[in-house]
Amino acid sequence: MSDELKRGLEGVLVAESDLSYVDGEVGKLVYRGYDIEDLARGASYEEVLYLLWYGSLPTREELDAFAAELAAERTVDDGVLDVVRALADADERPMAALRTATSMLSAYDPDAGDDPDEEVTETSLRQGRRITAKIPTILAAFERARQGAEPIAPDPDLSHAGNFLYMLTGTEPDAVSEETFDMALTLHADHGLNASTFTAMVIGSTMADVYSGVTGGIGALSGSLHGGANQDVMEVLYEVDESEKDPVEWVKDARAAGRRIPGFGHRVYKVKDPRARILEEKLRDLAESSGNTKWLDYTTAIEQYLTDQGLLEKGIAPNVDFYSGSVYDSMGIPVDMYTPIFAMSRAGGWIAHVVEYQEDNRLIRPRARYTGPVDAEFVPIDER
Ligand SMILES: CC(=O)SCCNC(=O)CCNC(=O)[C@H](O)C(C)(C)COP(=O)(O)OP(=O)(O)OC[C@H]1O[C@@H](n2cnc3c(N)ncnc32)[C@H](O)[C@@H]1OP(=O)(O)O
Ligand SMILES: O=C([O-])CC(=O)C(=O)O
Repeated sequence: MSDELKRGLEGVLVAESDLSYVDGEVGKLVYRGYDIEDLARGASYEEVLYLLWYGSLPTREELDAFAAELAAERTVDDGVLDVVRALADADERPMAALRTATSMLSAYDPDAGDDPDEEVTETSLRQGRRITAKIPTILAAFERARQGAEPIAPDPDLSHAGNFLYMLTGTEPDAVSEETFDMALTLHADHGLNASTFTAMVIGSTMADVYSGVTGGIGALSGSLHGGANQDVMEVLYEVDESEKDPVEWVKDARAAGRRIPGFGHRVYKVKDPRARILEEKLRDLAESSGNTKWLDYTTAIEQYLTDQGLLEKGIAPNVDFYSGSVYDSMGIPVDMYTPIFAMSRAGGWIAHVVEYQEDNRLIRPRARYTGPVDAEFVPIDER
């Protein structure tokens, strides 16, 4: 047994996976062999889900059947919606509200893992389909409850992306918004053993159900070092704007004050994240067509300054979170919904990893090097 300590589990291999591969040296990401560029531009989120869950890209018939199955699961029970309203009234943060509501979904699952003859993979995929279909409904209902509005019922004829935007706003999205949002979902669907996926896997490795794994994944994703960074980036952009400073002056001052710049740096990528490249291009298109280039100008100025300061040479480059917020902002989505949107997509990856791991399961249980005393003398409470 090795006693070498790997802080943050850096570089430690804990499993084999066919799901996604991240080459951090060249900035390449593939899902089951397919380059993220091709999937982002050519495949819908539903196709990507199918690929991750079932192992191959679907035929048209397979996709239609799968999309219909997902769409049929979108409705969320009133018991959960009541809690969603209560959470909105209590001013809960959206990621915490999503965590609570997702956990609660299992109470309304008509057959949550109680068939002893069903293979674990079947149970996990069935539950996974339900969770993935219902997360957008929960999030849209939460956002509307915050605005004092009633939830909008899902429309089974719309895509996963289009239906979410419809439930959020009450209007069917135009083709550009739907495609942009669908692309964002595809880009965020999976990414090796990132912290939230690993969290879901650890939970799955105890043979706990997928509701538990996804709930844990949401908790892990919410932090500012992980998915929470997309909101932080947008808040930085607002801060720059309010400061009325030039973005370069702002970032100089922030670095001088010892601040980390959210949306930069990654455990695996030592070059620009390929997803950031795609989102930057998308932001450029949106900015050019709307004529509002403010966020594009700020982000590119900050990126250029940090690059000139040698951050890139140290392997600290823009990650996916650096550009996603500006894209969502240009679609009018509130800033604290950005990380929940990440969760909406990543649920697919969490479920795929739990299912894959449970097929050849071994309990995940590492060790810590103990550094405390071993011979402390116990003193009863009244004598301390
Ligand atoms: C979807 C995602 O989860 S992508 C990541 C989203 N998170 C963020 O964008 C938050 C900002 N980034 C970070 O905090 C980090 O880069 C992380 C957490 C993503 C990766 O962290 P780690 O792999 O543990 O790297 P670590 O924190 O050890 O940093 C290594 C060095 O890079 C520096 N560094 C890392 N990120 C940044 C940053 N955003 N700005 C400035 N310096 C940075 C650190 O200060 C450290 O420098 P040092 O060695 O001189 O002390
Ligand atoms: O891989 C990681 O550590 C973080 C990340 O980019 C993701 O989860 O998408």
